[in-house]
Amino acid sequence: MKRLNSQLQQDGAPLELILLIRTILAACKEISFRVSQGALAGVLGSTLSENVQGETQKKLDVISNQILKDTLRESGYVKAISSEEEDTVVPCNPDGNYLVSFDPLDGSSNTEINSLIGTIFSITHAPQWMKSDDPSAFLQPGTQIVAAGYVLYGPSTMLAMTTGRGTHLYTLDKTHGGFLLTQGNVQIPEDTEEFAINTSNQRHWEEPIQQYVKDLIAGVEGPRKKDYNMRWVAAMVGDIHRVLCRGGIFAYPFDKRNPKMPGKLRLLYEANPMAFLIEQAGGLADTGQGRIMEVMPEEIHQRIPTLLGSKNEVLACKSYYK
Ligand SMILES: O=P(O)(O)OC[C@H]1O[C@](O)(COP(=O)(O)O)[C@@H](O)[C@@H]1O
Ligand SMILES: [Mg+2]
Ligand SMILES: [Mg+2]
Repeated sequence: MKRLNSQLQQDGAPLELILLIRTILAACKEISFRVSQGALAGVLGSTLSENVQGETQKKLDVISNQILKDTLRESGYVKAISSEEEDTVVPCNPDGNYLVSFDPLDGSSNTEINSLIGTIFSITHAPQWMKSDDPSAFLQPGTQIVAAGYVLYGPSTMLAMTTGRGTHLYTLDKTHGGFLLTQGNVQIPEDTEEFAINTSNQRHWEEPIQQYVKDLIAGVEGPRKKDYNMRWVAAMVGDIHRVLCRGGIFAYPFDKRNPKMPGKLRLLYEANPMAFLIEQAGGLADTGQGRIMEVMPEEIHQRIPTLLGSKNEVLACKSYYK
């Protein structure tokens, strides 16, 4: 089986980028080990603190963030990082050539139930003019991302990665510690009968998504003329992994409750890296109003509505917004 390095070289990734990706994955292997120890290591449950977004931090959120932060700061490749668990950007090496944004532990409410969780990351070039503590350099649209991926801590630890030459899936071989290519050039089926959305928020949605979901649930008797099934992992990494493996649509739409929070997911370290992976696998990633990867971020923790997945299903959903 092909090793990660060979695939990255074949995809034309420059050496320094390969070394940075390997650095991130070294941290993820450590997180994978910590996560797998669970209750044995006393790492489950919440801390007494909240992150800048007002969410209670789980112990594993803090541990995973610290592992990634320390590893990236020591690497020398990175000028600064932005993380879900950091209030603002964290300066690293002033001469580093890259910026990394990450969600150190996605779906962390799943930690206590031993269910799917993961790490999401994206990498862009660091502009020469940038001071290493300057958040404005992170405000680049997703089209500027040079590499993105997630590591899923499930029954197997898996990596989904793209450097813009297709999306590839790797599995961590724990017998020797390397990520091996287990599915190259993933292609998401264009059509699907599966959707993922948190319907408990339905009364807060806007009219177009209300109508779209109503029509899905109407099944063969409704305007879509087929029966749909529903899945919800409550961890974006789990839901997107399923979409990459067998198609589907994953939506976290605009929510009328709080106009300052247009959707739950964060653009820089959740929506954009997943959008890149989905597009590189032949799917679509949209807000309902346009392509996610073309949105110009206004702040590092910005939230955004998301519709991701099988091409024809995302187009069908989008048509309700017209
Ligand atoms: O089930 P809910 O509460 O609607 O939210 C689920 C969503 O929230 C998230 O867990 C947010 O991620 P974090 O755990 O990193 O905060 C997504 O992964 C997931 O899609
Ligand atoms: Mg998350
Ligand atoms: Mg998180």
